[in-house]
Amino acid sequence: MTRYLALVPAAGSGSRFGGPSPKQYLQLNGRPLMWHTLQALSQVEAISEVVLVLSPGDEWFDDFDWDLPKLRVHRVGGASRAESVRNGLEAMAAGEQDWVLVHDAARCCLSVAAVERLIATLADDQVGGLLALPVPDTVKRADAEGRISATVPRQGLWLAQTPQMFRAGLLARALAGSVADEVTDEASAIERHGHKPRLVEGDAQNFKVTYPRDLALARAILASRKD
Ligand SMILES: Nc1ccn([C@@H]2O[C@H](COP(=O)(O)OP(=O)(O)OP(=O)(O)O)[C@@H](O)[C@H]2O)c(=O)n1
Ligand SMILES: C[C@](O)(CO)[C@H](O)COP(=O)(O)O
Repeated sequence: MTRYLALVPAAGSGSRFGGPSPKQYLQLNGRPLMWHTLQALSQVEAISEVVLVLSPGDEWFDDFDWDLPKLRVHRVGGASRAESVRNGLEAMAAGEQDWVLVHDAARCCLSVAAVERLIATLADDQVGGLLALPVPDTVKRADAEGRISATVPRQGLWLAQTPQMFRAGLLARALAGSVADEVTDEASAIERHGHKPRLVEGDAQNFKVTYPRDLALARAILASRKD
């Protein structure tokens, strides 16, 4: 039977966020930030395992109570996100046809409904795809002096989110040939492998906590979802 497995790369250092510990361990509404991420994925009925990829030198994970029965932990993170995902895929020993949903630990406001929409839309897809948002604003290209060199037509432009959902076999082959710096998400590795991933409408609340200014919004969104 085809399985749905979540793979969460969490081996980043959060250099843009800064601070003494990586952003995924910041306290957010009483839990570490990435607990909310892992909890949302765990609540998706179709997902049988939530595989977390930590850095081999992670000093923080064991300080918290995670209490998530679907969680499996591998300390095999690499120097880039692509490497962490590649190592995680190897460690989780998924079957060729299993669906793998790769999701950033730092996207902690993921909703169960968005993941279910992704799974339902891609159920019969040959390639797989990702959550993404059509660009809502006017888009400018800047020159080296910070002046506008062009207004870029926004038609057809989307912002990539996660989860990004692909068959384990195809994803492993695509990542094996990828150059870490040029592959910032799984979809770009699949594109380089000659396929066209499907874009599935995501959710503005599913943003990536990248800078300290993002924290207040994440806090408010999570608080609004409490019973
Ligand atoms: N070597 C890396 C780099 C990133 N990630 C993970 O990939 C996700 C998306 O990356 P990003 O938000 O950019 O996180 P960081 O790399 O930690 O942040 P920064 O780029 O600011 O250093 C995060 O959950 C991060 O932990 C990872 O597993 N391994
Ligand atoms: C995968 C991703 O979240 C898609 O938007 C993103 O590319 C990863 O983070 P980074 O900021 O590009 O490192």
